[in-house]
Amino acid sequence: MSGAKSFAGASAAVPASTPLLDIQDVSKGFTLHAAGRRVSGCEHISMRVGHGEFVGVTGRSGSGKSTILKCIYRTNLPESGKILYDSAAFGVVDLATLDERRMIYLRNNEIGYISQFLDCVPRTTARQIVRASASEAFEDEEAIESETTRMLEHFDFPKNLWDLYPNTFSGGEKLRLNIARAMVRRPRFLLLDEPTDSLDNASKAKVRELIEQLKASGTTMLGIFHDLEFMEGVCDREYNMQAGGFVAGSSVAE
Ligand SMILES: Nc1ncnc2c1ncn2[C@@H]1O[C@H](COP(=O)(O)OP(=O)(O)OP(=O)(O)O)[C@@H](O)[C@H]1O
Repeated sequence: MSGAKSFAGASAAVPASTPLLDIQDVSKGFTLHAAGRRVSGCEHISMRVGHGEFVGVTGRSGSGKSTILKCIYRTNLPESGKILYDSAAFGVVDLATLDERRMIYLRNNEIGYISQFLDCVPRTTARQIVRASASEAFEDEEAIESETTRMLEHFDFPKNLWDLYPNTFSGGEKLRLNIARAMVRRPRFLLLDEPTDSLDNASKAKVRELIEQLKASGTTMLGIFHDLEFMEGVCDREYNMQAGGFVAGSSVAE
């Protein structure tokens, strides 16, 4: 990508058969100090996701769907197991133990995370939010500016909202801004944490369209959707947390 930042010391390519993500027996629990007890987040999760695949994660509420996604993005630190990720910059790395500097590089350049919530600095306009994200991935000002504009236009973000603060935006507008912010870095691997939950059917259809576009462009995705029927035809396989394995779809990476 033009003007994109690169990481010194990028390492060798790996065979095409290597899955993009290979989660091996990952567990994560939480200690609730005030209550003096432990809560299980997710237990013994193993799954592989092939390059370009879209895997849907299902399971009852509290079964650990968000916990495993956060372990991959490393906002949760796994307690045991490995999360092998076939990165473009460093080859295969274990996200469970990767040093912070390279983890931040991967978040800025390779792995995106989209939820239904828009976390941002107060009094920052929609344009500034996307621009700040672009500046993590691109070096020259021209590329930052043009990619910001391109993404806001691409995701149909209404022009009259570009220079407003997002606190008054609708759920669909916030989500589109969230997606534009994540996508401006052109991640090769996207984690989707229930992004469509608060949306009406028209906005959901728009998200599905975006996901279809991303899939066609080769982006690998792992997503939690409560309404998996809605994702039918886009989702290649379904991993169910209670079953502890894939329950639908053909195996690409196994
Ligand atoms: N930061 C945390 N501190 C303490 N407990 C947590 C934390 N994050 C998750 N948990 C607990 O871990 C378990 C799994 O939570 P998680 O959010 O992963 O479930 P989920 O399958 O995504 O649920 P839902 O579909 O309702 O969003 C729950 O019992 C939850 O209370």
